[in-house]
This record gives sequence, structure tokens and C-alpha cells, in this order.
Amino acid sequence: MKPIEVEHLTVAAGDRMLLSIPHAAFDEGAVYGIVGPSGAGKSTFLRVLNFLEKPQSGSLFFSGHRVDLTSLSHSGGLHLQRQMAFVAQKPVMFQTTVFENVALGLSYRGVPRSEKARLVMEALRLVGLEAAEGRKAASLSGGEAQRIALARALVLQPKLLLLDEPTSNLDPPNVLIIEQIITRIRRESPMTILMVTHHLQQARRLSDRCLFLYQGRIVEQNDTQAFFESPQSEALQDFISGKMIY
Ligand SMILES: Nc1ncnc2c1ncn2[C@@H]1O[C@H](COP(=O)(O)OP(=O)(O)OP(=O)(O)O)[C@@H](O)[C@H]1O
Repeated sequence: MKPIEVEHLTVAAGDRMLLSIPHAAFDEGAVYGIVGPSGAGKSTFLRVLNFLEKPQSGSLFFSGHRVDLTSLSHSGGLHLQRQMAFVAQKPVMFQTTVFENVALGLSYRGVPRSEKARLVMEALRLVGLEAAEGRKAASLSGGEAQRIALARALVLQPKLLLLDEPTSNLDPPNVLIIEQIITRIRRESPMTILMVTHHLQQARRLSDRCLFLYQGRIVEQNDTQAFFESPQSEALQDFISGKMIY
């Protein structure tokens, strides 16, 4: 069964087509690496899926509902959006404690205080920062802040986790921690992860399947091993071999 499907998705800016995806499907519990050159439309794709940007056309089948992405009212989309979480490249921290930063989405959802405390501590443990709950978010390093941003997403126990270059600003020890968390989710959780990354080897390490987005289109997708070992299109062959394509 393919629980998440996108159909007839188009995004344009003026007369420029930014995304054109006739159909894409994502299995429950799998990790998908989305790679492609700068400007290919990777972030736009994640934003549209998270209802942060309206496309010109497109529908999404998610969590048993098919929704028209062009006509989502705020309340109609909210129900589905609450089953997703998005982690951006640069973590946004609110000027309060680590605990409150992680608890944010739970507070919006009206989760009772004791349950909130339990879930927040569990998420902090997952990212290895349980001792930081009382710290001011402003005192966190960049790597710690990104781990807190990930905890803020995980605490919601989303069905779909959207990661946009989650490690691009981090040093190797923090990259390793984030990768270990993704690996653990992949092994233990039914969460589906779509991860945009410009680190090809990271996509290779972490993903079950990979998609190659090029000039707004999914040019190729395959199981990760085949994707890297026997790319079919010339564009993906060039991209994997490190040639400059754009
Ligand atoms: N609101 C917008 N208006 C006009 N053009 C836009 C808008 N948002 C994105 N674009 C353009 O759409 C294209 C795709 O952008 P997007 O950020 O999705 O690419 P990307 O593959 O994530 O790139 P990168 O790897 O550099 O982050 C780019 O050419 C970008 O300039």
C-alpha cells in the first residue's frame, strides 16, 4: 500500500515552471532521499507537501484523505498538517527554554501538561539532549539547536517527517547524531521521511529509495542501491559522478 501520493502537481512562478510532478508515491515507514542540483525544486516540493505554498494544480492523498492542494482552507489543511512535521535547514528557536521550544506543537494541540512533559523528555532523550531542558534556547550551539528542532518535530509523532537539508550547517559530530536518529526512526518507526539533502553519500546511507529532481521534474527514482550503482538517465549519471549540472 502507498499511503502518500501526489498527483498532477505543478508549481509555477509567472510563466516559469518550478515543479511538474504527474505522480509520486511514498510507502509508509520508508526513508526517501531527494537529491538534485540547486534550484531543482526540492525545497518547493517539501513546502507544497506541508501546505506552506499553494501550487497551480495538484492533489495529495495522505492519511486516508485526498485533498486538493490548490484550495485548502486553513482549517481543512490543518488536520493533515498536524500529522506532518517539517525541519528546515536553519533551526528557528524561540527565545525561551529548550523545554518550551520542544513543547510548542503539543501546546498548540492542547496536550495536557503531564503528558506534555513526558513526551518532551522522550524527544529530548532521542536527540541526546535530555539534560538541556531548562537551558535558554539562545545558549545552544548550531548543532544543538538543530537537534532541538528535530526533537520539536519528533515530539509530535508525525506520520510524515519532512527534512530540508537537516545537516547542511552542522559539523561532523552533529551530522552523525542526526543521522543516527534518522537511522533509528527508519528501523523502529512507521514514520515516512522525505529528506532533501545535497550530501549524496548521506542519501545513500540513510534512504530506502532515492528520487532525482532535476529542473522541476522527478527524472529518476529507484531503490537506493540501484539509484547509485546503475543510474539510467544521463543527468543522474553526471550528477552522481560530480559533473556540474544545473
Ligand atoms: N516564490 C518564488 N518565486 C519565484 N521563484 C521561486 C520561488 N521560490 C522558489 N523559486 C525558484 O524556484 C526554483 C526552485 O527552488 P527550490 O528552493 O525549491 O530549489 P532547491 O532544489 O531546493 O534548491 P537548493 O538546493 O539551492 O536549496 C529556484 O530557481 C528558485 O529560485
